[in-house]
Amino acid sequence: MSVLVVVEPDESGNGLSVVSQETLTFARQLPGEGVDAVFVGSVGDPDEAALAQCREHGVGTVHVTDDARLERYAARAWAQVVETAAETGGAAYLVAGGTPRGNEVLAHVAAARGVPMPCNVVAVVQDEPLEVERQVVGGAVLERVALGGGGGLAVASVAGHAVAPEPAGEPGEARVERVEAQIGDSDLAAQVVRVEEREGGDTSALTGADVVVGAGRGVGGADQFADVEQLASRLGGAVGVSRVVTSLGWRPHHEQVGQTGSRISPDLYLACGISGAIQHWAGCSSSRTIIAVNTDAEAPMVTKARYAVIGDMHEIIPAVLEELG
Ligand SMILES: Cc1cc2nc3c(=O)[nH]c(=O)nc-3n(C[C@H](O)[C@H](O)[C@H](O)COP(=O)(O)OP(=O)(O)OC[C@H]3O[C@@H](n4cnc5c(N)ncnc54)[C@H](O)[C@@H]3O)c2cc1C
Repeated sequence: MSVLVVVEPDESGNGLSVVSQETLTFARQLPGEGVDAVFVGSVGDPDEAALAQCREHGVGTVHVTDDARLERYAARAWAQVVETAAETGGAAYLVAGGTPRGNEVLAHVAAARGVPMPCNVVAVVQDEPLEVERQVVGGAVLERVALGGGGGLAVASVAGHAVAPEPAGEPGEARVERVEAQIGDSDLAAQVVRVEEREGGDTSALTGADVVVGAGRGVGGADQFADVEQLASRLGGAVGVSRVVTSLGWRPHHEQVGQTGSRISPDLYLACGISGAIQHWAGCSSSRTIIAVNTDAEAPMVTKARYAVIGDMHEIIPAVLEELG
């Protein structure tokens, strides 16, 4: 019995998405005789970069579809492909990245099989019986749940940035196998019909940054970001902001961190003048180290951060810049 992972191509069209690589890394912690993948979001053979990544991640079989109708997103039809791959490959576990699409496709499979589906899993905490930890309440609470054990297929999605992608100790063969799924018209009733370019900026600089300098209402105004930008640039990082800052029109939405913004997981998050509301925390809690800069020693961001500096950010940031030279 294997672990089947739903993988998607990267937006660039080359290789697997980062979330897919994270999910493959997570999947290797689950019990089973190896990891297989089912490739959705692309029709026909995966590109060479994607296959190389599958091999690196120890994937035995890569299930693909040749059905051209599945090029565009259709949750139920994609779920049919995933379910058929799970059946033919004899999967005991089925996991996907906890993206909107990953969760929707898995929910269709779980509903069809009549099994529960924990979302946003972050870690395996116990092997026998298998228990996993998952994020709830926007990441503010961790909940421990049993996974599998009922004899059927166990289904779960993995929270983004919960696991850093790492190659397997032993590479896999990544043999390509065709999935013959029965797709009816009703499976294609809800399908993406048109894709438009995003307006108003790119979030990749923020989500991929190793260092993020965050700024909240405490920055004081739209014209007060010079020191924040200077520090971000000096540290080779990006600027991230709270929702108050975007709502006030001080900065564009693509810089927002949080539940309704981007999720970040940099090595360092320097959160300046940000109170650390639960919705903001949902987007930054997986940062490796958080340093809060705040005038209020009781602010949630200060009490949750690994380190905190209590004071005016417009005095502290220039002092840090001076120290860095
Ligand atoms: C459905 C929903 C979704 C949401 N999604 C998001 C989201 O995605 N992201 C998000 O950020 N928020 C989100 N929010 C809003 C969230 O609840 C908070 O209102 C918001 O995060 C607060 O922003 P802030 O920390 O910048 O402002 P405030 O809460 O006003 O905090 C400002 C902080 O700056 C400090 N400060 C003031 N002056 C200085 C100074 N000179 N130097 C240093 N510190 C100073 C203060 O002590 C305070 O801690 C959401 C809310 C809802 C209801």
